[in-house]
Amino acid sequence: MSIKPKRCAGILGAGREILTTRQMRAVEQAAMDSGSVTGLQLMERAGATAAEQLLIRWPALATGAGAVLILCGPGNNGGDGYVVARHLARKGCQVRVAAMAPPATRDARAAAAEWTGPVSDLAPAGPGQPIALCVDALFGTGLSRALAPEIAGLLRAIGASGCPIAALDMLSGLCADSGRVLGDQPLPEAALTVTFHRPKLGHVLGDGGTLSGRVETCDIGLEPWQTAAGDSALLAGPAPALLKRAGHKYSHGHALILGGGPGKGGAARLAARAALRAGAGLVTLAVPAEAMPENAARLDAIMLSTIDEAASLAWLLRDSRLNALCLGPGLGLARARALVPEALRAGRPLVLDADALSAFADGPDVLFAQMHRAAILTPHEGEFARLFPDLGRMLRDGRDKGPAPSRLDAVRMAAARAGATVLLKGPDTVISTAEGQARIAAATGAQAAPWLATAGSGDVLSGLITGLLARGFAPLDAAATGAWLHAEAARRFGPGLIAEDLAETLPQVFRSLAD
Ligand SMILES: NC(=O)C1=CN([C@@H]2O[C@H](COP(=O)(O)OP(=O)(O)OC[C@H]3O[C@@H](n4cnc5c(N)ncnc54)[C@H](O)[C@@H]3O)[C@@H](O)[C@H]2O)[C@@H](O)CC1
Ligand SMILES: Nc1ncnc2c1ncn2[C@@H]1O[C@H](COP(=O)(O)OP(=O)(O)O)[C@@H](O)[C@H]1O
Ligand SMILES: [K+]
Repeated sequence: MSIKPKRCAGILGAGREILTTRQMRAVEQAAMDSGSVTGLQLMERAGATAAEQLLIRWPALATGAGAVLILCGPGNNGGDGYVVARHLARKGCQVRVAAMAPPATRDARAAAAEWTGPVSDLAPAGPGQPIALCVDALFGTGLSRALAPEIAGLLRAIGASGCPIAALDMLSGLCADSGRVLGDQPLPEAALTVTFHRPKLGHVLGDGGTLSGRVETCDIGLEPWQTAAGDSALLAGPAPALLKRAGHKYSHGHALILGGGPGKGGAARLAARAALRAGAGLVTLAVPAEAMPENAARLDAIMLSTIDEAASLAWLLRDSRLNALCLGPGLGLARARALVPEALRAGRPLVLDADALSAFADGPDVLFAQMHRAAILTPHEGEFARLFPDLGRMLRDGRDKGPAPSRLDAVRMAAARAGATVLLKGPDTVISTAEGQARIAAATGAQAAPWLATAGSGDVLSGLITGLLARGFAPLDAAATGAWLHAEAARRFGPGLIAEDLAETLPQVFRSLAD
């Protein structure tokens, strides 16, 4: 079968699906079972496209200026390494191959047999043998336990020498399903990870988000068999519905943000402004009477209303045009305990964040018993561990063997328990409905947005999601699109970002979507 030119496209590759190792194996197996392609042909495509990517990123290698050291493991990841070695050598690169063990699979043996150059034992490069690039082909999706200390030590020494590391499929030592480093040996950061067909969860979750470096997802001809993966988590991204179509302000919804007492209003104002910038037709901030003067002095387009107690919220909610609520930012714990049950009783789409979650940390089941499917909980890691202590522990412990439990596993279990959509914040924001439909908003690798780690940015996220709920987005779409918008605004604004800048950067993001 002829090998067609490969397409590689950043982390997104051909689609937004992000796969588990089991799904990836199912796709490969379906392809091989069809008789259209063999495992060895897939390995050839993977190695050839990876070699192309390496030369795109490090073109000087082809002049033979510096050596490429390829570390090969015993499995098919090592097999890919031998294919890369052959292709790079053919392009004029100085290639050295070091194997940690002989190839142990049929395909890896066949690929190794095609490499006619020498193969040395695994050992750090000695003095006088400068290495321009290290290709890590030790382990990929088959990693099942922690790296031996000497292997992790070798990778660290290579990283510390300043030599870039390019990982084939996964940086060795990372669990491809959770992105967690198995065991307790630190790993160096890869400059580039070349993966095949679709990104894996381990490229964006946990440590993998940082350690994978830039992720290039390359086509190896498996598209016809993608359906064998079944339902997948999707990477969050821009949604066509973000752009406003014709209509009056009420056709874009009316968001109600519940705020707290005097001197504590900043968080709710940030959320309210974000809801308005996200495109809600109207936004009302409802605060206790004593907080009215402070808020009136600081708001223009956002309307103000007084809500002192649950009864006044019930009264306000007689207006059915108030179609999305946000409770939590700056709300205060006592006010949250009083207002959250009333808000949930209304059955309308709503976001519960910050104080609305902490207020129920002692008895989360009481909260879950009142939940409905249009509710979204947006905890950060601390709030998550208070609401779901066992899942918090699961994420802290249990990374000795693969697949290690992931943030996605945890958020799926949390959403099922809560009976609502749950969004767990972080550079790798993970979102699941109660039924397990999942999205990941990755602000990692080439999509990193580290300036989001700033006070109040979580309040802005709550507001964005509420604004999208008001516009009629379904809870999962509102949460995923809101998280993407949040990170995209941060990426556009860049260094120096503070929470106030996020909503003000949204017009730029929307304009770029319209272009
Ligand atoms: N299956 C296929 O058709 C394709 C697979 N490809 C490559 O194959 C890789 C998966 O190959 P494999 O399933 O063979 O798995 P790996 O090559 O990732 O490694 C599996 C081997 O390593 C051993 N092992 C696991 N953890 C270890 C540890 N900590 N220390 C020592 N040994 C350990 C396992 O017992 C097994 O022998 C992918 O990541 C990808 O690079 C690509 O060639 C594309 C096609
Ligand atoms: N390093 C990071 N990279 C990307 N996003 C981040 C990072 N750190 C925090 N965030 C995002 O910033 C927001 C912080 O929210 P939160 O912890 O609730 O803060 P606050 O309570 O101060 O608003 C979340 O949306 C989180 O996903
Ligand atoms: K690897």
